[in-house]
Amino acid sequence: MPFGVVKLNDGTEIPAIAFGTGSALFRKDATEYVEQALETGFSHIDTAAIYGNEDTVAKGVRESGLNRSDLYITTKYDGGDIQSAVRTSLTKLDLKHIDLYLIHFPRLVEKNLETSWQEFEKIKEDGLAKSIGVSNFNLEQLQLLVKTAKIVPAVNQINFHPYNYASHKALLEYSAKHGIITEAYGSLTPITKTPGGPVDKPVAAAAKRLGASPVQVILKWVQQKGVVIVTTSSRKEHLTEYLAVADLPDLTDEEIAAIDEAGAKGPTSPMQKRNMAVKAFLTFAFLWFCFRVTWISSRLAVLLMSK
Ligand SMILES: NC(=O)c1ccc[n+]([C@@H]2O[C@H](COP(=O)([O-])OP(=O)(O)OC[C@H]3O[C@@H](n4cnc5c(N)ncnc54)[C@H](O)[C@@H]3O)[C@@H](O)[C@H]2O)c1
Ligand SMILES: OCCc1c[nH]c2ccccc12
Repeated sequence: MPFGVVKLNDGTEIPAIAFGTGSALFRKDATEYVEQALETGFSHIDTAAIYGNEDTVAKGVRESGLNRSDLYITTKYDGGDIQSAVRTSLTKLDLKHIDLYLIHFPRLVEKNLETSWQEFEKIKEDGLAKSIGVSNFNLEQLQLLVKTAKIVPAVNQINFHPYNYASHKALLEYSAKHGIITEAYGSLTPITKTPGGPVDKPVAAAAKRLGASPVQVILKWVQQKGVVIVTTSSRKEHLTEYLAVADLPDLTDEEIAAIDEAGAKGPTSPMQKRNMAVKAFLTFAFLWFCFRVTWISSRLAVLLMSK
């Protein structure tokens, strides 16, 4: 089963999973990785002007042989004159239109948020981008933008995973109320950056029930939050693993609640991990000491009794 699409507030549809070119592919030739992602079944590519690879993203797309209508390309504004920036991205991407154009960071527009967004609205009205949105906007920044926007952003792309879900709840609720779809990068943080935390246990339990991997359970959790996944890998087997999430049965309400609850506790810090290791060592040493004392006493008792 292919990954589905999510409807945006402007009537267009966005593929529910994207292949990102911003991490290991930053300022690198993305050609073969984009081609591999498209070959494996991704149809949505996420890039940005600052990633310095829009031209090789285009090369990968060309070499895939896919039709433009079967592809969804997101790129991001990273500063400078907005109309020039979108045209530069279109040239590098070798496209007539971008599917989704995002403001990469709020700081890029905070001095003139209202007029910057008007420039984005013009980009959509001129057909240079089908959809427009933002990235890394917090609740306050999004509220400020929506207050004066003629076109409500279609998307907010944020760092989103079980360990920051609780702190993002108000932002997610506000976004849902305004039909703003959340996109998640960094979803695999509990596995890649902060393993060994409270989320591991409920994720492993769900993975066991489903015969899935922990990576797949976390991506399923993201999907069931109604959030579009932006992930990446240079390895084909990872890409296949990500896409197979579409075939997994849903996590139960209880499994989701258990991940939410564990996530709200936050990841285990290196200091907490060290303390846990010291505690485990001391417990082991104490038990070993007790065992030796008991053993020596029993040997002595046997010796004394045999005399
Ligand atoms: N808008 C933004 O500010 C912003 C910021 C960061 C990333 N992004 C976008 O999101 C994309 C994905 O970002 P991400 O790297 O945070 O995604 P992610 O959290 O999904 O992590 C992907 C990484 O997980 C690794 N991985 C997969 N399976 C693994 C396993 N079993 N064990 C260990 N590691 C495993 C992959 O090799 C890959 O490096 C980027 O390429 C970029 O396009 C956007
Ligand atoms: O999308 C943000 C991710 C990212 C990867 N490399 C960068 C360099 C500068 C700014 C952002 C990024």
